[in-house]
Amino acid sequence: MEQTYYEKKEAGEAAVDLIHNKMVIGLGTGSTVYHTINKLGEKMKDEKLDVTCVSTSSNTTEFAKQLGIKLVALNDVQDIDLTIDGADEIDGDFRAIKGGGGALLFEKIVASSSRKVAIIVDSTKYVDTIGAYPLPVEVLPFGYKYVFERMVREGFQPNLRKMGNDPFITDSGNFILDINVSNIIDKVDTINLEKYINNIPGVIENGLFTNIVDVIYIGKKDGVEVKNREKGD
Ligand SMILES: O=C(CO)[C@H](O)[C@H](O)COP(=O)(O)O
Repeated sequence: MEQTYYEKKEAGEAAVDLIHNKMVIGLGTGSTVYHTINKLGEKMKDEKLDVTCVSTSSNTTEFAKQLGIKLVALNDVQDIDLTIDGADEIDGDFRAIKGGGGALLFEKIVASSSRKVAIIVDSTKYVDTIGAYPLPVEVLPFGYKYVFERMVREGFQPNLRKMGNDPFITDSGNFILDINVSNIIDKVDTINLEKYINNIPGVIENGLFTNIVDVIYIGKKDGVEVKNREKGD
């Protein structure tokens, strides 16, 4: 089994231990959460576990439905007990870059609605400082060129994400600009950067998750390391 696959599987499955009967669970998106969803499906059958889930993407919805997992719309729950999701990068300050799979908008809304957020990653994604991975920014197709040009002027070196020859379209019908924040991430307050980008007219959301993550599960070759955020951080 390839090392990264193995680490994703270990981390994704380990986080299922956080799920208990009657909980409302936010299900993230991607190849790591795939293992969480799969394991949850098994646990629901084996332990007659009764949980309700909120999905963050059409892909997750499709997979969860195949396993018979009960899904409801976010608007139909009071709040979410726990969300489990992957990330493209995360660091020791519990700052993450998400959206490599294009689901960052729903992921951030669901994570923000959750009492607890667990991020599951393989060991390559746990880094000293986030920023090497391009930051996904979801933009409205209307006037996206304005945002693009502004990003160019401000040195963010944007790339319009493509699917073949066409722009990649998110589940909300928007485009994604992948921008470079590697030069500035150490020089700015990332909470302010997250807000600054979202304040540009036409930007819907960006993949910086600066103040949301509570616990990180890191899959490693010799097991899973769990890092809990200190209260008050
Ligand atoms: O943010 C995401 C999707 O929008 C994913 O969580 C992120 O891209 C990690 O994906 P994977 O688990 O497949 O490596």
